Amino acid sequence: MTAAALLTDLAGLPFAKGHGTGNDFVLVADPEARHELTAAHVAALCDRHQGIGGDGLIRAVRTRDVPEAAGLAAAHPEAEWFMDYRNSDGSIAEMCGNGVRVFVHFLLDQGLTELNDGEVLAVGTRAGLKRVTRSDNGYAVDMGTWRFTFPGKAAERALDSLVETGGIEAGRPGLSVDMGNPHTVVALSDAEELDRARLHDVPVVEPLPPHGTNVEYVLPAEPLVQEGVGRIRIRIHERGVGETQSCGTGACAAVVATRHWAGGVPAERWDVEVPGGVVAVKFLTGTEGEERVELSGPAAVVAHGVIG
Ligand SMILES: N[C@@H](CCC[C@H](N)C(=O)O)C(=O)O
Repeated sequence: MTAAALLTDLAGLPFAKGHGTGNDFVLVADPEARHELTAAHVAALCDRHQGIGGDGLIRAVRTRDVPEAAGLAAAHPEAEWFMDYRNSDGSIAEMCGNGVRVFVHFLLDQGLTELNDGEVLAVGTRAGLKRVTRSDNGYAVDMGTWRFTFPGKAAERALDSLVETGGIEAGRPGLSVDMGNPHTVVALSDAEELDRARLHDVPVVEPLPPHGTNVEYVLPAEPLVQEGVGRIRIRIHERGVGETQSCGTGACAAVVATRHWAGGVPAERWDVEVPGGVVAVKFLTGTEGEERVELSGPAAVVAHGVIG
């Protein structure tokens, strides 16, 4: 089926377009769970030349209507809405950090929920429950805990994979971090080298995490921490997408890896510069004493339309 035929199939479907620091999404409200979109439909909608264009598609559906989220719906009845996130190639990803903020902003835009200052909105995702609040820079999301993908190797050597990307001479060592979705982080020390990376090409990562990976190249600031704020700049290749202007889970993974390489860093907050803006990352302590990651940043809805 051609992109045109796929879009004709969806004629009459209302959508919005939004982004978080340039990570852009087609947004579809589906309160009655009537629009189960195929991978081909998602790819056609996200096509930047023949569709609406986006790094991914987010469908807002009630958690109780998502069969794979039955456990979450039972355990957390407060999570009325579920973020059904797909990459631009139609593949399903477990989690999208920028997407959660844009999702909440879209729910508010559509009048599907309310979120006053100081209140918490529970959102269902394939990586479990996420709690969202308003913050000075937009919205803050409790992203939960992180883990090393290859724990033994990471603890031993602080590096576990070899990553090859066009524009960067020779393979570079990387560290794989799971934020609910998979990431492999590579440190660079030269801004020109970071600018040269051809991140539309799929990087070759060996060993590859079991479900593929997103790759972040990180340039730490010098000094790394200034007045209690850690600073890094990153560029990203997203699994199922290509190079993006921002990646929220990628920003969290990049901070986790940078802090690990630096041997622990006393920063109250990390500012992560991405091509499309700045997001902030903090480490919090949960009720069981576990370390949790908070991601915050802006979210925008820029247009509304109807397919066809
Ligand atoms: N842009 C997102 C991540 C989206 C999913 C990713 N492409 C994957 O396949 O894991 C973010 O802001 O976290």
